[in-house]
Amino acid sequence: MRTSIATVSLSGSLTEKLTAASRAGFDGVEIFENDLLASPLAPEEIRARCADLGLRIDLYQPMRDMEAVPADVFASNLRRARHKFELMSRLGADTVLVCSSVHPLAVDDDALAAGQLRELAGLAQEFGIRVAYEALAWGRHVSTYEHAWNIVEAADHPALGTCLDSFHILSRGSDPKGIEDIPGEKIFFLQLADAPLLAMDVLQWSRHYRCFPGQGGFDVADLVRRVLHTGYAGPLSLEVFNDVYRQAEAGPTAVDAHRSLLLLQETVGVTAPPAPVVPTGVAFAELVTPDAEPVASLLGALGFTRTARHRSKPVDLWQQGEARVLVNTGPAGRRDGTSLAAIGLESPDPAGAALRAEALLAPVLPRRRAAADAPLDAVAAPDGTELFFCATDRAELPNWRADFEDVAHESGPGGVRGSSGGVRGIDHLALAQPWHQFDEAALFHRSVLGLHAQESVDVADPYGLMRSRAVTNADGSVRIALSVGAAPSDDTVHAQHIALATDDVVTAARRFREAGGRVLPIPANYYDDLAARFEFAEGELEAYRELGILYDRDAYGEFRHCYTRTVGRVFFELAQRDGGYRGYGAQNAPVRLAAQHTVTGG
Ligand SMILES: O=C(O)c1ccc(O)c(O)c1
Ligand SMILES: [Mg+2]
Repeated sequence: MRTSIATVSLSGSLTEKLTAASRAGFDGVEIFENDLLASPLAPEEIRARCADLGLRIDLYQPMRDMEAVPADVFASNLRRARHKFELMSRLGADTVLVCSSVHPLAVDDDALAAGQLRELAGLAQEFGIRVAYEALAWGRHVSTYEHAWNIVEAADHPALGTCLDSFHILSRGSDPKGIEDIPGEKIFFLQLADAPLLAMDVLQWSRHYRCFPGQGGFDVADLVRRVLHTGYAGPLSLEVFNDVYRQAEAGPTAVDAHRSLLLLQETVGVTAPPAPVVPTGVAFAELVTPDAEPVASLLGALGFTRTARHRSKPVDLWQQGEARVLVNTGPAGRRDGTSLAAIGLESPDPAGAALRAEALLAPVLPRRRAAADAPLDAVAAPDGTELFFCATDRAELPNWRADFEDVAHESGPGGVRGSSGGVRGIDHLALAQPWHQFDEAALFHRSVLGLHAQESVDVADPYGLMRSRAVTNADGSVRIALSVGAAPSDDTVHAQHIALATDDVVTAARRFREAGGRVLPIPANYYDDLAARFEFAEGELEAYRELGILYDRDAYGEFRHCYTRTVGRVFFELAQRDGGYRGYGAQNAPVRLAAQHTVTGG
């Protein structure tokens, strides 16, 4: 289907918005009146620019307070409409949106509304223009799509139809089933937006919190299925008023937006892109650092062994159990300090995973970095993290491990694969997102990788608020915790971490300490609170208190975890997950964040 986006959904000048929409692959735009008024370009120039960019102007909007008004007001409305229709002719736009009146003099009189809309449509017809009448959820007398359609039906004019907007319909809790009773050819336009489920004034909700389909709590796909059932053949058009997207760069927002429509079309069954190839495990986490020493000593204390070195690059492989950490001292680390730059994901079909990623607009990275390297399929996540699709030790496929040469090392108890620090593998990876890319990141991991997104949780930080949302595969062997801070400058909120899975966090923490590691100290008040909330076995709480171990419990099981100090942007967590615990210790995160502020900020 054709895809379109309202210029109000993107940041910048009209020209920037149009360029971003075109680059992201949209077929058309809704020109929002304010964007045109503020543009130095003449309507003819905008028309030409759109044509050059391969964009159709699918809609001009909005026209307000048109109908159900006293005769003198309506007369001046018609005068205003004539001006706008002339403008639309210059633009080459053939459909105008009229949203239901909020005029203080508007009356609750459907016959009057229908009569005036018929007259307006008659005028529009002279210009070859169609009028699409939309019920605003906060319209003075018309606030539901059924009501707007009844008026359109009564007006009975070929140049008058209705515009459906998923936000207005779903925010009011209207049943979208009734959409199927509207003839498809009378649905002149379809605007799509999702929104988080919030209990607030619907106008404020609409103007500030709309998001792209799949990023909120509405069942937009169900609504679209019903609209398609009517035979509607117009574009799927995004109209998202959102405070974050107003500020964020238009280019990435437009890509995020288009990705949401690609996923939506797949969900409703009108397209069949390459299926997602869900990752089955974490092959490695790669740190880049200007100085390997602090990272090496931390990994050593955690019980990791440096087992191999990359054949052509300054990259070491550190291993313990199934946990593999690459330490890269190449150019990227010198630029950014120590950070988590890449994740290797075990993939049943790396090439298929890359095809899926490409179809969903993920930037595909070059397969081969150096002549001798194994050609690996990789893409960049919105925050720039490189995701490698790996087939570790599968003979028929390129193997990242083959780029590494074993180095002499002392194997701990159980050999290289043994876990001298009690670490079994990687429990999860936590990635701090840029403040404006949180919703985009969740949609990216869901649509590109086929991961499931859990509920978003809010976590108090001493100097702000952190939001966190995990994306996982079905068996929990891939867990990525995405977080975002409210304060863009907050370093603790921006830290990333690697959580290491252990079956016995008390022993692992003790070994770490004995090996010279320093656990993040946790205040005594926290343990007094734990004692009040839970009953522990003899000596258990004392061990947690001594070792800085935090405790949580959910309906499924228990979680015990502690943290290392931070190197650059990165720290480690030792995590013991028992009995099917599903969370990430969010309950403890405020205490952890405060403790990290204390350590870094004094
Ligand atoms: O918030 C508004 O005023 C507004 C305007 C036009 C629309 O299509 C809409 O859904 C909302
Ligand atoms: Mg709308």
